[in-house]
Amino acid sequence: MYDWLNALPKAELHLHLEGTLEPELMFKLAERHGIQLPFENVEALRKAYSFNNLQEFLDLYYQGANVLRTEEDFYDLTWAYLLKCKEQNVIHTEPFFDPQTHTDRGIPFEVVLRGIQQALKDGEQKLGVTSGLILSFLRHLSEDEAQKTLDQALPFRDAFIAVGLDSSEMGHPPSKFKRVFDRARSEGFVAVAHAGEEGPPEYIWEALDLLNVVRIDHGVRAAEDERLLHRLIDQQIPLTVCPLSNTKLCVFDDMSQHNILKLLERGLKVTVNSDDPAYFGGYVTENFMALHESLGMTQDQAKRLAQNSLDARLV
Ligand SMILES: Nc1ncnc2[nH]cnc12
Ligand SMILES: [Zn+2]
Repeated sequence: MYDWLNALPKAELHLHLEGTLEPELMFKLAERHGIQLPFENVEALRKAYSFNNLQEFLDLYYQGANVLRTEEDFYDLTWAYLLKCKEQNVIHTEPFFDPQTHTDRGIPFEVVLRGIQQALKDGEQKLGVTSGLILSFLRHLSEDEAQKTLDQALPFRDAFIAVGLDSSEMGHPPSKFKRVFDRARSEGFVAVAHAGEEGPPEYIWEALDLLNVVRIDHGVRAAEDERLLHRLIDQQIPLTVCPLSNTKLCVFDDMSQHNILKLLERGLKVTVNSDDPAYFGGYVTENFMALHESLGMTQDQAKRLAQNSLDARLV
């Protein structure tokens, strides 16, 4: 089944480039820049990847991103991910990056962007993997800081297909960013947002009604609100679901509890994605495989999930 799932043509629509930083590359970049990591070796770092919630993961993820300093680093990070896409027949990807994670450390916006953009361009030309980059705002920071990030992005408008919203969900509802999303949309950006990962269904309503998003990232807590489910089904709003992420961050206690196949069978446009594969134990094929092993996902269901990902592309 693994080889069959791996060969299935698919798109990845929920992937944080910073979350593809494998421990081996983290150590290599640390050495490149003379940075001392607070872990003895790759094994010790991997052992630390045990989380009780989203925030525990984010603390380690932001710490890890500290080794990303130069255009070459961002190129190497992105290229390694694109090689995985090629290996797993991900023919199209729409990755996020978090500019504020880097600009707040003094790394210029254009250094980050140039490295990523060059790798994405090479990915299309040399690997045949097409892509569209999504600029994501950090929701634990202020609206004002998101506005400044949008200002920095505008001179590079054509580099992006959309804006997104990620980081600590609880206490940072989509409504906090209504004005910056209004401005982004007036500049021609499409919008997506993380909602209903740890946060309540109300955050999904806000993402739809206040931010006017065209896709919901995660969205699994929509299952708690029947009226919301009808809305998502009627409008065929795609949900970019991340099964391994949801179990690693204890959104579900166990993969056998995951609701993705129930949502699929109810008619929601759900897709399978890896979120932060270096931290959660697998890329897209491993996510599909976990659904097969723990939920008995059939080949027919896998085909429909993969087709949903191709249909839900923004470009
Ligand atoms: N799963 C996730 N939820 C929110 N923000 C993130 N940033 C990286 N991964 C994330
Ligand atoms: Zn995410």
